[in-house]
Amino acid sequence: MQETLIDVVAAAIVDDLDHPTRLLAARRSAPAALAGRWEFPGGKVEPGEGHLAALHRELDEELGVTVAVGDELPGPDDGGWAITSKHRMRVWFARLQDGAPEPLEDHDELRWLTAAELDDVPWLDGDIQIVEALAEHLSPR
Ligand SMILES: Nc1nc2c([nH]c(=O)n2[C@H]2C[C@H](O)[C@@H](COP(=O)(O)OP(=O)(O)OP(=O)(O)O)O2)c(=O)[nH]1
Repeated sequence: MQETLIDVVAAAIVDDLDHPTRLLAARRSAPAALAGRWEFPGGKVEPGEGHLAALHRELDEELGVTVAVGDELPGPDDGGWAITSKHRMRVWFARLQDGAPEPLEDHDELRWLTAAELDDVPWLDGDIQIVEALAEHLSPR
């Protein structure tokens, strides 16, 4: 029997929505099994919550920022990305609107990566396919 997948939302925060050249990656600090791996800031959608409302809430909690949300980066799994056997993640481009991002919760380091630097960090396994798709959207500087 197929169990329902848990909905996760995340942001590909870029320096510019029209001409992105850098992506903000976040290093997880917890849980232990995921600590040290890099990901897109975001998290689980709460019951009754809209996807974009969840995205704004997670970015406020995790990074202390508000963002302007751009296009979605559609994936092959019902429009999202099967990041684990239990989670499906939807990803939107976003740019910072208010606040300077800090690793307030769940992360211990943030890094802006150019297209050439995307492979410099150990992404979570499920994110590798997303990073590959994203690389095509980042322009060389
Ligand atoms: N946020 C996020 N989670 C990801 C990514 N890639 C990936 O495999 N995951 C996994 C890790 C977790 O198993 C799950 C999302 O959980 P989370 O821990 O970020 O969600 P949350 O902030 O709502 O966490 P919690 O307080 O409910 O534990 O998806 C990613 O790029 N961003």
